[in-house]
Amino acid sequence: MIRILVADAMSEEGLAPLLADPTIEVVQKKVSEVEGELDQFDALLVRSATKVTEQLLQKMTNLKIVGRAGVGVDNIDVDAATRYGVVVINAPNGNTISTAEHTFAMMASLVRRIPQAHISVKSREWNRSAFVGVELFGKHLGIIGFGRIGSEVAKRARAFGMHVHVYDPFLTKARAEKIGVDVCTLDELLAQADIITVHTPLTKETKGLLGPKNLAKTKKGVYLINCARGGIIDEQALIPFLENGHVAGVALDVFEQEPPGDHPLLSFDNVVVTPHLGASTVEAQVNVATQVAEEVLKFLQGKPVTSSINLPTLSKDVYEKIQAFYTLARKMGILASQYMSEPVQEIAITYSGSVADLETTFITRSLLAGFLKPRVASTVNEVNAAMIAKERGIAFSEKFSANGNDYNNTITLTVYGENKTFTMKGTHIAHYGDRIVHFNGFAIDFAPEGHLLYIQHHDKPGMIGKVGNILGAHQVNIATMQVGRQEVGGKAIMMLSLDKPLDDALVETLEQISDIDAVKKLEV
Ligand SMILES: NC(=O)c1ccc[n+]([C@@H]2O[C@H](COP(=O)([O-])OP(=O)(O)OC[C@H]3O[C@@H](n4cnc5c(N)ncnc54)[C@H](O)[C@@H]3O)[C@@H](O)[C@H]2O)c1
Ligand SMILES: O=C(O)[C@H](O)COP(=O)(O)O
Repeated sequence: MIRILVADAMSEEGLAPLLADPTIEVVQKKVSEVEGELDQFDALLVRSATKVTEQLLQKMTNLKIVGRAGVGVDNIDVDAATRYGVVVINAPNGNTISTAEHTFAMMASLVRRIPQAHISVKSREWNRSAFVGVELFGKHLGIIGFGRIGSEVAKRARAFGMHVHVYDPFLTKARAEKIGVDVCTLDELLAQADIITVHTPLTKETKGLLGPKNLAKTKKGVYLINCARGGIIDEQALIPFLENGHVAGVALDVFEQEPPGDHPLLSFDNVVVTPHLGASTVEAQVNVATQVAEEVLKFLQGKPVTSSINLPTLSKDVYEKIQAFYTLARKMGILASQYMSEPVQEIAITYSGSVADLETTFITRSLLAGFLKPRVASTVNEVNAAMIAKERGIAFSEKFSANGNDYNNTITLTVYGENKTFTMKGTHIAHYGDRIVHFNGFAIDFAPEGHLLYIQHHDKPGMIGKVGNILGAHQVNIATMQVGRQEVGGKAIMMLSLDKPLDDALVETLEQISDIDAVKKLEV
């Protein structure tokens, strides 16, 4: 039974695909309520409230995926999740419109002083002259961060007859022209805007972006809005600008600390606040919960996910094309790791023929994961394989060749160890399966599956019989046997597929046979 912990409040309608699956148990509780059983969950679904820290990940030893029903993953230690091999996904589009609309609601509230007027009327006052606002029409709106939400805000601002100025260092000219906005520098935006709204993620670069220096560059009487992340506008820095009237008003949906407690900003009449409500609409919550539930379900069924933060994302179409090579590469990694039972410095992979045209990042990661699995104690998978290889000082490289070396496709793997170099070549043949067609310098043809026994020997009559007799005497049945040699009477190999794993004692017996140079058990 798959167990999923839903640790923050989420739409039941959105979770329906998980709730309806009889193979899945969904537990809707806070982390603190299931402390004793944290090691039993396969997936964790959160919004922004639950902090997915390294300590929590350490306790959730069976965790495979964290799903964030929303955009921002700043409450998740993604680096730690990557190290532990846990996939992190989010739902990037589901709450875009709601947050853009909330930004507009905040903007209107700010310039028309709606919250203040509301409180006044509720207090049985009727003071019309105290709440004179300003129009949005004709005003200059500065948008910092022009991604999904920023661009939806721009569309709405144009409908209100505003002039839109955008600062986003990662925005391409072509996209800006297509949307028809004035792209400017940060200084230009600060100097021109009557209202500034921020829509960036919280990063090292954006933390305190609107701090004392940049606030001083804004127009006197500017309005500021933050519906993105607390800290992009420096809360402490705002105070003197509000006190001296340089900033006419601020609307905050997000705070550096949530909840903000008894924050000095809350005492200002012209500071309008909401408790992180940007995504809090029925529609957005159904959208994000549905997106994340569907993605988690796909992932748990072994299908590709499309919105991963720490995995390369694959379309269904690409996934179907690479799936066979992904499996072949995994098996090749496992075989090579067992054969090269020594420290390894470098892994070189060459994709030849049809596989060279595919998206190989996943295939390479699969091979690395197969190689590293027997060597590391922790979970290793496509998420963390490249990182673990680097940590262990194992370099890896990919090369591509149009020529499939007599096959439609081949993956050639060369492993450079401290004392020896090992090469293997595999191919995937449609309707036939995976084959290893070159192993350790010998042309051969075997399926990389099950209990394999590799024997290197001298090419002499009677060798196969000797091996067969010993195995037979110990009730070990040989399912298949492939042989390869470099030249008549020279070095040769046998690759046997057995019906059961071999005892180490029997391996030692086989090693004693004269003219046998090496015996290796290989398990795939
Ligand atoms: N209040 C809420 O409830 C709520 C809801 C959804 C999203 N959010 C937050 O809103 C923000 C925007 O979300 P989105 O979905 O539009 O993200 P997005 O990734 O689509 O857009 C972010 C934009 O910021 C730009 N950017 C990055 N660094 C920048 C910098 N230093 N200066 C200027 N621009 C920079 C990027 O190029 C990108 O275009 C995020 O912080 C997200 O967490 C808040
Ligand atoms: O990043 C987001 O998606 C928003 O901040 C929404 O957060 P929430 O899911 O906690 O409302």
